[in-house]
Amino acid sequence: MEARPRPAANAIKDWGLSHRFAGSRDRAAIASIVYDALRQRASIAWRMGADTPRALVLGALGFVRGMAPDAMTASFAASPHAPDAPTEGEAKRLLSATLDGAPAWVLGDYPEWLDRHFARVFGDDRAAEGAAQSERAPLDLRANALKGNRDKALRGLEHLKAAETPLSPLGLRVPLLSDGRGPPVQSEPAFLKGLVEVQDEGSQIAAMLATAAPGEQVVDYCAGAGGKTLALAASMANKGQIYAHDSDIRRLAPLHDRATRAGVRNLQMRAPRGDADVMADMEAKADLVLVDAPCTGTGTWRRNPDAKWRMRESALEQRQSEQDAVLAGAARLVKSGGRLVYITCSALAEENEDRLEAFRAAQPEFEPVSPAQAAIAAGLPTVAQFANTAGDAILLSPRRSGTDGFFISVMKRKA
Ligand SMILES: C[S@@+](CC[C@H](N)C(=O)[O-])C[C@H]1O[C@@H](n2cnc3c(N)ncnc32)[C@H](O)[C@@H]1O
Repeated sequence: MEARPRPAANAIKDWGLSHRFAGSRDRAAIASIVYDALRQRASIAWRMGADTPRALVLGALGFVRGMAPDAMTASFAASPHAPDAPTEGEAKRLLSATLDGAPAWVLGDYPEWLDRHFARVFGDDRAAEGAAQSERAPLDLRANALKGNRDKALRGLEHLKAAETPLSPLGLRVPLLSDGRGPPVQSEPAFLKGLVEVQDEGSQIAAMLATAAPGEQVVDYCAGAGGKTLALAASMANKGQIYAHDSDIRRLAPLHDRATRAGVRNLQMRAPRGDADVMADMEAKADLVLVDAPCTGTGTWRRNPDAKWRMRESALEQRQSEQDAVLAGAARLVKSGGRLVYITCSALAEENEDRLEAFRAAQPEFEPVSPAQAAIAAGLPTVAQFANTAGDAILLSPRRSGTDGFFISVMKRKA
């Protein structure tokens, strides 16, 4: 990854292809160590006194997994392809190095340049917020109301020890396997029959706050593969119409099969066709427009730990102009009295509060719905506690809500 910047998944796949002695279980185990190392890269490097691949791997085994240097020596001796045993100096660091005196970005395991951005949102909590973002993510599912309910889904997944999630009344959480990976739920009958979808609890909450209701005209303006489309559709009980729109037709492709499996029958998909305005017919017609905006994804670092180290300041700037564009494009579809819900999976104020400030200055007919009101309307009263500092939106994070990071603002167009 250092030699040639690219997503971790690609680098790991390439490594597997060129190291055929490693079987599929070995490759999976190695991938899991790589992800653990990337999640806590800065704090491991601080304690190991080096940022080399070897230091990071030994540190991941020692600090993340609690493996003692002696155990490493014994384990490494058992294979001709293993690394050399920890040296005396490495063993000493593994046993006694601390994070004393480390700055917030090391304690929180995020790039140094982002420190001032996180300070703006989280203040003195930023190291703890970052540390929570550096843990492994749970595997969350959403029970699909079109095919059953959560109790039925829990029974179908009892053998995986699925349990209720704390916040979403539709959520199930499946324990990870010992190597940090989730069990293959996509092969489970409950999944194949459409009883459950894979969806982080934070994403479920974001969709629920939009309160899509049976009979409404709903637009999911940045639908992508449709994670939120399916959640919105389930709460509409196949009554009314939901439009899944995306500027990139390829992103929508998986939604065809997903919607069929989920039993969704009121969905239309819309992607650009030449210069045509494919949403023109919905102008000022939608009861609800959801904008799940393209963003830096800082809220999903538990799942994509390589992304945090690859993120560049220029990407943050580029996302902001995209966010302004999607908000403007989506807002014109909202009918008077209708709702506009702006969502990002990032905590950064540049992508959230700042974008809404600019939007509302240009379009004052949109008023924020308070987090308390939005949470009650969605039947999620406890979610109101996650209001942002300004008190006009909801901010979820692994530390605040035990979910992926999400920013959610519900707005209403004046009647
Ligand atoms: C955060 S992702 C959507 C994830 C999806 N809603 C889900 O829950 O699975 C953002 C999406 O916005 C799309 N996008 C970017 N610019 C857009 C634009 N101008 N109009 C519509 N969609 C856009 C991207 O192609 C991407 O699929």
